[in-house]
Amino acid sequence: MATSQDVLSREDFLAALQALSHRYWGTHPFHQRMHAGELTEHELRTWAANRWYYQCMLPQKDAAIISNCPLPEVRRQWLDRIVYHDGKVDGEGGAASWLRLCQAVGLTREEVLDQRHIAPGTRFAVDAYVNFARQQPWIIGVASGLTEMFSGHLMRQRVSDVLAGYSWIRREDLAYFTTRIDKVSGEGKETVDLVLEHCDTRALQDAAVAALSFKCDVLWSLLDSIERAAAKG
Ligand SMILES: O=C(O)c1cc(C(=O)O)c2c(n1)C(=O)C(=O)c1cc(C(=O)O)[nH]c1-2
Repeated sequence: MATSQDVLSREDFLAALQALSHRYWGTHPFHQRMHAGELTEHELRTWAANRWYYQCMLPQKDAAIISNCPLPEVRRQWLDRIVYHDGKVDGEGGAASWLRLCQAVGLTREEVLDQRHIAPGTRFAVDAYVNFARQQPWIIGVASGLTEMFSGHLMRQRVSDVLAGYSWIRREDLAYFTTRIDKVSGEGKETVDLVLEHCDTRALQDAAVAALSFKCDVLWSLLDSIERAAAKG
């Protein structure tokens, strides 16, 4: 007789992870308004400036996973994510592309870099994600990044909807997303494979599902914070 402690098959474990897709930030009202072309320039600027904090902290989150991981082959693989965001040299990489997007929506480099627009809730949500990766077993930190399974579709939709809805934003301004879409299709599969392989007890499988649920909360809270900060004007 199957009990709640039985290890799930790969298929059932993957299905339990994918079942969280309805909690992903694609359905957040702020994203829905962005996609409908309804955001004001101020709202777009608040979004870009606040999300900068997420972009900044991702390499520290990934470094925390590496520091907790005893497996050289995984550390080697994961290191690529840090280089992806930070670039090999200053002015390259995901962070630099995000800065270009910030400038395209009308922010100066200075006001993004000095973080003056970052709302308390943004810091709180993003810091919670980094602390989670610091404190959890490495594979559970990896599992929290599985929201990326859901992100390719959303980013593709975002590029076409933003180009359709905001005539002053050009395709090259969205290079962060067009580059990321290609990257995420490969990385996303790698991450799923790691989690399916290394979460080999029911306790780890349950912890991975809980980690993905936690990450959906982080992203949702981030948009709640952005929406509120933008409404204050
Ligand atoms: O624009 C998006 O909707 C979106 C979502 C996510 C995500 O689902 O966490 C990431 C990204 N973008 C992204 O660009 C990115 O580099 C990234 C890294 C991670 C992560 O958890 O390690 N998520 C995401």
